[in-house]
Amino acid sequence: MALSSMAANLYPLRLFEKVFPKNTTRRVLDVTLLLLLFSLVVYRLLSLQHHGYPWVLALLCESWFTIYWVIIVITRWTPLYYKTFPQLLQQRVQELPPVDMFVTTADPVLEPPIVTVNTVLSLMAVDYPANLLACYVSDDGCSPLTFHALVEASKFAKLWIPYCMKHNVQVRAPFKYFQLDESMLSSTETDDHSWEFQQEWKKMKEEYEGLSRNIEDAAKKSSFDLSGELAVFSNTECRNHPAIVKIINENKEGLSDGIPHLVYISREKQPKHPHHYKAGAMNALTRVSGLMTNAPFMLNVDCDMFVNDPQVVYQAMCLLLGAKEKDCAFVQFPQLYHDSSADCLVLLQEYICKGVVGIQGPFFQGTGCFHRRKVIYGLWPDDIENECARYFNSVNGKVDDEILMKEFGSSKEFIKSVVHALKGQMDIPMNPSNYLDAAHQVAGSAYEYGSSWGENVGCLYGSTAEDNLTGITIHKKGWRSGYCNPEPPGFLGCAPSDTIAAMIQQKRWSTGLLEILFSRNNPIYAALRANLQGRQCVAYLWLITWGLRSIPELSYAVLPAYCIITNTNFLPKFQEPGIYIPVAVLVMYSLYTLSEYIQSGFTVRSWWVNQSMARIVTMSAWLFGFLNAVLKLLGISEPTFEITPKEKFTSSDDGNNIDENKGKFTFDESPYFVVGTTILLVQLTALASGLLGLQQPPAGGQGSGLGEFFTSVIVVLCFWPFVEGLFRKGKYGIPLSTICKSAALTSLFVCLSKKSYMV
Ligand SMILES: O=c1ccn([C@@H]2O[C@H](COP(=O)(O)OP(=O)(O)O[C@H]3O[C@H](CO)[C@@H](O)[C@H](O)[C@H]3O)[C@@H](O)[C@H]2O)c(=O)[nH]1
Ligand SMILES: [Mn+2]
Repeated sequence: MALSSMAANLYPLRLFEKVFPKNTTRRVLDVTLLLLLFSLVVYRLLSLQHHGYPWVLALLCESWFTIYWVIIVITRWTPLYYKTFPQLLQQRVQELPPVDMFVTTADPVLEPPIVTVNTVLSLMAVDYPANLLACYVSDDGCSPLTFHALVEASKFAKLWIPYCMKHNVQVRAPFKYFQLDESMLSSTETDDHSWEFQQEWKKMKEEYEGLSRNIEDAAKKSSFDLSGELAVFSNTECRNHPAIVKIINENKEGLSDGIPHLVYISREKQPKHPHHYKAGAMNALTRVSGLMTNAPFMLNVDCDMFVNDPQVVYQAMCLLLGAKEKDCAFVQFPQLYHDSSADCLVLLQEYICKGVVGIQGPFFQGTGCFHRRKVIYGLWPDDIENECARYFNSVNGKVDDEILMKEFGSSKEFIKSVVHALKGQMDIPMNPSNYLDAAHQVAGSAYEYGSSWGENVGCLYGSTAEDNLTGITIHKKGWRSGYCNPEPPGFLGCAPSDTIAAMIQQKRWSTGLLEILFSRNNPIYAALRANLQGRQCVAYLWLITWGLRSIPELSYAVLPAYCIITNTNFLPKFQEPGIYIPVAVLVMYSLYTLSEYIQSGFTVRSWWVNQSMARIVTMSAWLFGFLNAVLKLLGISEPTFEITPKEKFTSSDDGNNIDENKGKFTFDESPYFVVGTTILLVQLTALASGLLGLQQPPAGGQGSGLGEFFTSVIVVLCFWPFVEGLFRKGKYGIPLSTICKSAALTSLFVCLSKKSYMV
């Protein structure tokens, strides 16, 4: 049956419900804060002639903050979430569609194979007919270790999946499941307290420990015996090797209670061909899966993001099948973390995401997302209505091979699968092994030349935030997207293991986002020339200008220090009524954000930690993201995708045993920490000179006062982890070289400030 007609039949059923939460208080608060910000700007403008440069700089920064707040208010004006009814789906849909599941991994050291293995196992064990599932793993590291780990995992899966089904296990990533202790398990996971269950549980646990040990031992070996199955890995380098496609498990009989297909892919790489990082890997996965199973829906997750709710596929299907195709190009699940040290991201999801969901739909976040294959193949909503006419010969209605090859590359078999996908025909998943030759061809490093891959088809190239770039081009065509945030969360990932990793990630994001701003896919252009909605454009602007925010925040943070050093002021005096405006903004903003944290069940401490972390990240990591994007713009250097290191977990990891160093700031010699340390030293120097009375008498107007002191102290408090870093040792301390560089920069700043003041 054609999928589109199936969806049409389903449409009247209530597989989901839209809920618009009541929002009046928030709107009132949002607007009040906005009015305060406006009055601050107006006050500055009116009193401009009585003040010096600091006043002008403050005006510029505050204007930026005001514009930014306007963007936030517009973005979250009409929040929305979806309620899904997966139980209905199971009852009412006779013919469920197949789903291809993708996992990307790229480096067996930064991304330990046991992490990938857990993700793969949790995917293969979801509650969904196994004959409709296929799991494809892309390994950009071309690592025999990863392959070996997957082969072992697939053996384990033959025990694990039946066990999960039998006992209705809730979390099917074994490492997480075995973190719960046995006594808790028998009461929470199943009502079955029986001796038999406990025996099975013990046996499973031993099996899993065996698997982890096996993988760990293999990782320790200095060289692999590259014979037999592993022979294809001999003479390969991770940047230079032919395509490797191996079918690790094949559900040949098509059993619905069997073990899903598991396919390993390491696409060809050659130094002379750009490989486009994750986007390139996703496109290779899309093509290979198109040949082998050609499911109309594709789920993709990062290697560290496991399935936390076995019902995820049903959850997503409620939106994918229950909504009109046009209204649901993809379904995004929130990106949440199981070791939730990254609270701020949760809130970000909460307030900005819900807002965007109510406009044109959530951003594509790169992981935890179900895509419609057709949409990834570059279709417009109109194409659905006119049955993809542009791909077919207008005279005889036959497939126009030439057009298709120009778009999708030259593999005949692949083109055949594309035609099926475009027509919405559901192929019954076949035997992947029949397509091995063609799969090697489409996983070749030169396959995409002369086609539209990366430009109009697949994940788009040209940004290290390929997910958002791809998402924009989908929304730009007029598609909407759906958001699914059930309880318990569908997926959980791991947050960057320490602040060094977090900085790398934040830098990459801010670079990638600015790359979009500076490209022909920027949202303003998309709103003017195509079908991106106005408010969605505003929401995208909020996102992609992260890197730009570093400049005003940095300027604003050094203002108090500058004013103290030069004995000038950027804030009104305490006896002037004007002081009430900035004080009100500060108090209201703090209380407002604090209340959001408390309402979401977080502590005051986590509010403070995240406020401070947000300031640090904006002024350091995002600054370098901005510089990277500028270097690209000037054609000096091309940004690269630096992989976030993932923490290795073992089954003995105990959820309750929190490492006392966890959450402590870590430092290394990277330049981000020079910026942070310099900001701190500048404030400390200013405060000291003020307290010791080393300031010059004010020239003419007013000198610095309580306002400047107070704000300088706030900056110090925000950079408190750096204060601690000055006194700590090892990776928790700021390296001496960093301190020296910062001290030099601080002296420079002080000299320049004094000089500028003399002029
Ligand atoms: O050349 C590469 C580089 C990365 N990856 C994979 O990409 C994923 C994401 O990489 P990671 O280092 O974990 O980046 P994160 O910052 O955690 O990822 C977020 O941000 C990325 C964009 O910057 C998105 O692609 C991700 O989906 C999103 O989770 C991982 O599975 C990697 O294995 C590749 O397959 N090939
Ligand atoms: Mn990640």
